[in-house]
Amino acid sequence: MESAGEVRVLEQSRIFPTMGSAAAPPSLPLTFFDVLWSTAGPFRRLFFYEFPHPTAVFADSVLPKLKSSLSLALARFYPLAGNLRCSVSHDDVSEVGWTGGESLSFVLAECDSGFHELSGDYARDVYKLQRLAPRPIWSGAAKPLSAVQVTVFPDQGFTVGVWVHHVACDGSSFTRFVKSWASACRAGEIVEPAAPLFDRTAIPNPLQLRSVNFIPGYESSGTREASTLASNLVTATFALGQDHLRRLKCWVMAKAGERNTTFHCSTVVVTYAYVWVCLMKTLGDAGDETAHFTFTADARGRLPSPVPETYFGNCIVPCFVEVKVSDLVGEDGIFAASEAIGKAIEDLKHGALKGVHGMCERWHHATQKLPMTLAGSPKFKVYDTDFGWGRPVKVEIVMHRSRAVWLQESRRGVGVEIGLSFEQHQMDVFERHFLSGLKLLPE
Ligand SMILES: CC(C)(COP(=O)(O)OP(=O)(O)OC[C@H]1O[C@@H](n2cnc3c(N)ncnc32)[C@H](O)[C@@H]1OP(=O)(O)O)[C@@H](O)C(=O)NCCC(=O)NCCSC(=O)CC(=O)O
Repeated sequence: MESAGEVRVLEQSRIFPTMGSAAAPPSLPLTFFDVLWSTAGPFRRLFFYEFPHPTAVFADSVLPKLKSSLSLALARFYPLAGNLRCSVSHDDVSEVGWTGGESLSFVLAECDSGFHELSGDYARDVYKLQRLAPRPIWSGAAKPLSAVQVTVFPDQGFTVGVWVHHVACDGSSFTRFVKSWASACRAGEIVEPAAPLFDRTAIPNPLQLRSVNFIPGYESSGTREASTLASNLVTATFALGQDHLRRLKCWVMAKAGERNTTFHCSTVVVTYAYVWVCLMKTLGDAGDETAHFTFTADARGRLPSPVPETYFGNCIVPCFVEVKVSDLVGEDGIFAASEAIGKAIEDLKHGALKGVHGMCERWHHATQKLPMTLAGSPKFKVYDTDFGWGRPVKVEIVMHRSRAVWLQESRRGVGVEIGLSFEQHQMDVFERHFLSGLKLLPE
């Protein structure tokens, strides 16, 4: 297979929201959740589409539609065309918004070879994927909230790379934005999903967080990735199919029965558990240590006054799981991990803000312990993102750190896809554990 070539920038432009003569909508003050997630930095997804035509055909037939539909989508998701700033009247309040003159950076690039290599599942250099995503830099007052890079692979395909800073929104809002853009490109107008809701009145602020100015690390979060183009990591995608998931769930539920314990054993629970066990076996940490895992839960339906799925912004909470390494790597490790994760999810029944007062400290503590972290969700249905040239052949979250795992639905039917990054020699070990563990699952 041809290896990936150089990426050349062909054009840099700015996309303005299609607002007509309407006045700029008001800026949005940051909520408790936005401030909380501001240090998480940007996240970037790459959507790969097959398109077996030359760049000139792409530039004539695809590019104008991609740009005009992005402009329509930005009119709906207007904060993403703007910047993060401190309020002029209250310097203890940060806002995201669009002032009327701001626009989104849109880069068109070209890469002669490597579409099939880069959209594969096996280990690929992280830096080769990073070159397909934009890398805007926060500097002074300019703190853009999103950016787009489209890269054409002549006669092979193209990628749509979207960068969004976490201070603006979470993965659920992000995927709704990209799907609105895709539907406008496909149909000429936004046909799905429903319009975003910006009303922040139902979002509580239990810790009275209003400004990023008090959050250590937020300023560097906008530039962190630009300066860390990973050089030695590879990223690979693994799949759990319907039958693997069924066998995992049966095995875990049988163990739960033996031990007289109950928890909901969902696809997510067994997937997180299985990957965590393989990751811990790969790292080979000491058995008497505690392993940490942090995942996120959507808080929209779990607040005292639930907010609709269409709410735009951050509305997610971190959930913390701890299990002894010796239990994870032991014979019943998948059960031990599933039980701890399942119980953490059950705890959410008491509301997403239970334990909120210790949340920041706990998060800080877990971060020091190098937890496995989890991004994405099978619920986002990223493979339904069709700009008019078919479903993506691959969707990827670009991760530049090991122990950072992403999860999404399978593009091949029922099941899930998992992505993670490691140095090549560790990836080989992880792959061995992942594949051999599946063979050992009882029928
Ligand atoms: C806390 C959870 C992870 C727990 O997930 P679970 O699947 O165990 O539990 P659940 O109650 O949500 O679902 C229980 C069962 O119902 C099914 N189910 C529930 N809602 C569904 C829906 N809308 N569509 C299809 N299936 C659904 C689940 O698949 C599962 O069945 P089955 O057993 O068949 O599976 C989840 O509820 C959640 O909040 N997910 C969203 C996390 C999130 O937003 N992550 C992104 C963070 S931002 C980020 O990371 C950046 C980025 O993404 O780019």
